[in-house]
Amino acid sequence: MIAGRVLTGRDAEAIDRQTIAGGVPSLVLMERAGAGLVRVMERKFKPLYGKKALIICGRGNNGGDGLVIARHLFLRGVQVKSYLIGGQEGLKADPAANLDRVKRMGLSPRGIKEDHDLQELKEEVESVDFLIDAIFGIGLHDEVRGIARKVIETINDVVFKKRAEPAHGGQQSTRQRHEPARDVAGKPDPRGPGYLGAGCDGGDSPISLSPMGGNVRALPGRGRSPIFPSPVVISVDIPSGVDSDNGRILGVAIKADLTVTFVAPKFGLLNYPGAAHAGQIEVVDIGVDEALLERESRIFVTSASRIGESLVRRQEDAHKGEVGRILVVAGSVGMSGAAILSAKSALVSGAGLVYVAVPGSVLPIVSTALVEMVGIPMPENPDGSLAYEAYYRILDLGREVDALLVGPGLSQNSGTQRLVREILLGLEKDIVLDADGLNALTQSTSILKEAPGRVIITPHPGELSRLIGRPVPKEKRLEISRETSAELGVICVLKGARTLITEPGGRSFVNLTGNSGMATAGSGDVLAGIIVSLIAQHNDPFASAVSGVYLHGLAGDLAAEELGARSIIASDIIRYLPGAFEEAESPPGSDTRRRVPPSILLAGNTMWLRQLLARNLDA
Ligand SMILES: NC(=O)C1=CN([C@@H]2O[C@H](COP(=O)(O)OP(=O)(O)OC[C@H]3O[C@@H](n4cnc5c(N)ncnc54)[C@H](O)[C@@H]3O)[C@@H](O)[C@H]2O)[C@@H](O)CC1
Ligand SMILES: [K+]
Repeated sequence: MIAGRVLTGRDAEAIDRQTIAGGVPSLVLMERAGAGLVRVMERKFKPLYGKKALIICGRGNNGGDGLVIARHLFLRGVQVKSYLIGGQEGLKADPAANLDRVKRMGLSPRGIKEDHDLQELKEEVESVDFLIDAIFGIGLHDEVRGIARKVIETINDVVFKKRAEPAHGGQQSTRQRHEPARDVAGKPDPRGPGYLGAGCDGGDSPISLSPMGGNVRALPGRGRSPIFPSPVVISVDIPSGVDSDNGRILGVAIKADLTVTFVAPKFGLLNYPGAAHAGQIEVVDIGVDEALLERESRIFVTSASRIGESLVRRQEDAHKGEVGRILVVAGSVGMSGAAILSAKSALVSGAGLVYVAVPGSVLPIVSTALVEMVGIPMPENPDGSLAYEAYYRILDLGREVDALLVGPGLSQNSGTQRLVREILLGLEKDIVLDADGLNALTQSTSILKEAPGRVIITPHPGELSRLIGRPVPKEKRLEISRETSAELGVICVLKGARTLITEPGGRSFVNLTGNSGMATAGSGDVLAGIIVSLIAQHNDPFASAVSGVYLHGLAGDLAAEELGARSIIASDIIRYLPGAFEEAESPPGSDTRRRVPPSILLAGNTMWLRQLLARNLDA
């Protein structure tokens, strides 16, 4: 399975270095980057002529990109002003070369060195249409220091206040006060003044806004172009202050409406909290070799078309025993719902037969709620949890099925935990281990290494932290998932906003579907049910985990569209699963595939990256 690639900042640096070593001058890459960003602006906000742009440049190559942008915008009739943090002296070679070129065009940037320079900046920010953030790119990994920090704070503050003013856009630029934004045909925008990009975005349509869409607003209805409030804050490569490796906020970071990133999206743009600063993301190809990208990157984004392709079609003459048999080991008194939700989502995801092994006293509840499953009553402990004595029954049943799900609602009874460990050691099967299944291993993760079958763990950060005995902060999720997966030899599905799916020693996928409404009780049980169901039908646990996470998020997105994110409950996710499958399985461009979850788009020519990502992101 290949799909759109994602880079850490360090991967991107390595690619830049090798591209330059391979004979492409760094100045050429800088030129392509800056020119590419302006092409994106032209497509989204045309006509650019007569608009006002303010470009804030840092002292590294990101600032050099900003100077290239100044030149290209000027040539398109934009009124350009630029600032250079720290002044014009002592720049590195490439930004210095571009400084010379803008100066020859009469566009010399002003220096920002002291606090008193900030007042002028403030006034400028208030009156422009575009604010281009070229302060820091992928070269920043430490807390932002000095005047740069104050510049970022000033920009965020002025933009925030301006937008908080009445009639959105509040105090508009002179042009806007007299002239409403116009669409591509030159017609006044029906949304009135104060918005940019409205209706200008035909090439990108349909776009849906991902939750990372910061300040960008969408019109009601699916597939409409987003509209951008004024000034549009556009970040070059990554919002300054976000660590491109991991999405950490380095003290302070620009809040962008649009990030135009080069080569491939940086992981820091997709991972929270950085993701909340990115706005809409566009990728510009600057002509690096595809082989290089393949060599340097092991991170991908989930995408509808790949998911659709990887789902097995059912044969016309399928028999229920042939389309996936599953054993769910779940539930305890008071937690029967976990067993019901996971078994139901496994059935709705296409498994032919679902056996549910639950403590005997729980069975009546489970079988009343879900008549389609085959309930198996098991011996139980006095507290109503599954007793160790269930071991041989479960082993016998386990040998008959294609895959198992062990964990939802099992409780933390020590006998049940022993049962879980013995199941893992006793069956050479694909086993999805969730919730209390994971809690059973906190003192004995080595069992995962010894287990003869393939194990897929689906922890949320708290469960993973308990399992491995150390905290899992957001900025370390990728690193820790990779380590856990490699050390324990398991597929790790680390849940949360932008769930990560990692295979031992190999690829990681970042999932872009889903919304905050899915942080609701039982949502994880539903996910575990989908994944085990796909595994039973597929025999490819990694592809199943990736697809399962995508479909779960998509079902949640479909539910949120109709119910609102706040009101989603776990059973709604199951109700919207058929729609998610339908959308993933329908060919790109067909009516059923109306929704494009990630707002990552591509600019540039018909290059490999456009094809690759556009295909995979269906954008
Ligand atoms: N290397 C290349 O070949 C290319 C680089 N490009 C651009 O260059 C960017 C990377 O450039 P650089 O590696 O020069 O790095 P950046 O421009 O991202 O930032 C480095 C600069 O920031 C300052 N700085 C670093 N840490 C700081 C801190 N904690 N507080 C305050 N100031 C700090 C330093 O002055 C340093 O020169 C990319 O994001 C991209 O925009 C593009 O032009 C495409 C080609
Ligand atoms: K930037």
